[in-house]
Amino acid sequence: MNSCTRGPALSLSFLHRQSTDFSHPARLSWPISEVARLFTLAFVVFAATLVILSLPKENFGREWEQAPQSQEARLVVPHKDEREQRAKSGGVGVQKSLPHQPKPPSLENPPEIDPFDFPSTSNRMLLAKIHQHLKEIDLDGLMQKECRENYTLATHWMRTKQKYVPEDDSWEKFYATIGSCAVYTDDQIVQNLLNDLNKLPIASVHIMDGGTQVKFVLTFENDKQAVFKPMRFGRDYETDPNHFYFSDFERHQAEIATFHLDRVLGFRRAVPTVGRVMNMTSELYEKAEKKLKKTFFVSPAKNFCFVSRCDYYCDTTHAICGLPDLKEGSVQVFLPDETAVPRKHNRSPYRRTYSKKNQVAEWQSNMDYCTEVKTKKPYAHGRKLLDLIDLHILDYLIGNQDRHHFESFNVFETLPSYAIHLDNGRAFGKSDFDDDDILLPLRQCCVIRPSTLAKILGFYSQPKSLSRALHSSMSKDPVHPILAFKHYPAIERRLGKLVAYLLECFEKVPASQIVLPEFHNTNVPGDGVDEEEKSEEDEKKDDKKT
Ligand SMILES: Nc1ncnc2c1ncn2[C@@H]1O[C@H](COP(=O)(O)OP(=O)(O)OP(=O)(O)O)[C@@H](O)[C@H]1O
Ligand SMILES: [Mn+2]
Repeated sequence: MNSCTRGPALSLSFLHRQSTDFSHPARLSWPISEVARLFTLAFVVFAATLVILSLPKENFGREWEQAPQSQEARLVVPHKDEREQRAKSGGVGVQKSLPHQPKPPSLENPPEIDPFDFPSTSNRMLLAKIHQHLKEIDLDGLMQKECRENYTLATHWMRTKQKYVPEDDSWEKFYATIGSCAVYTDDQIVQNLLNDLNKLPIASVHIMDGGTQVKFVLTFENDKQAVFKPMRFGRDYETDPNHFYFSDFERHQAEIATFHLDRVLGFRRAVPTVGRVMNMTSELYEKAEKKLKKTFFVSPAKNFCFVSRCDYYCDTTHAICGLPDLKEGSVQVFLPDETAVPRKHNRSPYRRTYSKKNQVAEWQSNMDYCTEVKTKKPYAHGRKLLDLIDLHILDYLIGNQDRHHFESFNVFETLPSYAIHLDNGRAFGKSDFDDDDILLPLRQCCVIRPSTLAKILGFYSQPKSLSRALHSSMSKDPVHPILAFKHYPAIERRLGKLVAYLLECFEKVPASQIVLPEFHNTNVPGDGVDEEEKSEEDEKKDDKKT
């Protein structure tokens, strides 16, 4: 009632004041009419700003529709049962919320189902055709030539610098045995390290700088460190189809599972990672640095939660909560300090656009793209092109679309450095989607390392399938089951497609030019082990996610 009467009264008095002002001499009335004009102008500017602000959204919609799209766009079409559900609810449909954060699955009773209850995808004909192409190829002989010089960091430093590397705990033993061709070779050393990462008391917890999503640096009582990525969702969680690969939530279980799959495939270039159930109070809150501690709170459901600080999803609506006081996560050993063991950060030539508006990078539309890559200095000679193919084979199997960079140790001077399979947190997000673009490096370059080919064909021909080998490796992790079982048929299905793509190469190119222990482009002089150097500025520009 009051507001109704006050509203018109105010506007009337405004008009009245204006008209009264006009009757005054110009000298007196001018400033007030100017105020009115300014007010009108401000109103027009404000209205225009509102209109302009609303424009980009519409443009974005239009651009998205008109822009060339990746095959993934098709994924957003709703499933049949979803369409039926929508029809039932008057066409509106259910707005799905983020799923609740579950208890650590390892604390529940294991499911009584057979994880391998799905049909085999192995195709004998396909396999026979590939073996036919490989008749003249001495796979074992070629494998011997893959790693020219194979030694550990400790041996290398002793030999070249008379420098002694301590081996007093499992971290130091792991660092000392970092190899010139693989991150690790000794399974016992890795197992001891994983046990320690899972059990050793934690001395302090810090927010980790770098990267986009929440992660902590754990410092143990022996002063050694690890990267902790907390669990957000249950094992079943599937990536929101409206999220881009660069805005997808990270999954701690993807880090653990990829470490195992990398090892099962014989790469041994992923960083040892284990699951651990942490006590929110005694292991995280009480050990947290001040700026992290400040972000802890008790939720209305009486669970202890934290927000932390990072670029993506570090806010109250995306808080990470215990149930009530336990939080599972992945614990990954910290690579040795870069001042002692420097690393190179290489930008991938097969990097996606990281743009909301353009989803198709050059390599996704130009099938001759690899011809260009093969002439680039770092890829023209040596192991780097084969490393890139290995990495994409791994990424295809795990469904990781987020491989923008790869790092390599820059410590074995004259020896070529290999790509470390680091940062796999966005894998295993879509169990019913195979992004065949991830395999474009293999399909375009048609080269593969003999040991990788042997592993792939071995698993494809069974008797022990890839998913069974992965399952038994992951069963040793304290927080197993690591993956929802729906990912097992997905891995087998992708393996089948991978073998089919390999056959396409064998039907185009002689096997002797495909299966290579090292790649050498005879049209490019030299066999330098130079790495692609990028200025800091280029890196920053490239990394900008729009
Ligand atoms: N185990 C580790 N040891 C040492 N450094 C690490 C380790 N894991 C990650 N880093 C460093 O931190 C950086 C960010 O980590 P990571 O890539 O996992 O985070 P992210 O949030 O996924 O980042 P982005 O969104 O940029 O991919 C890495 O590029 C790497 O340099
Ligand atoms: Mn990442």
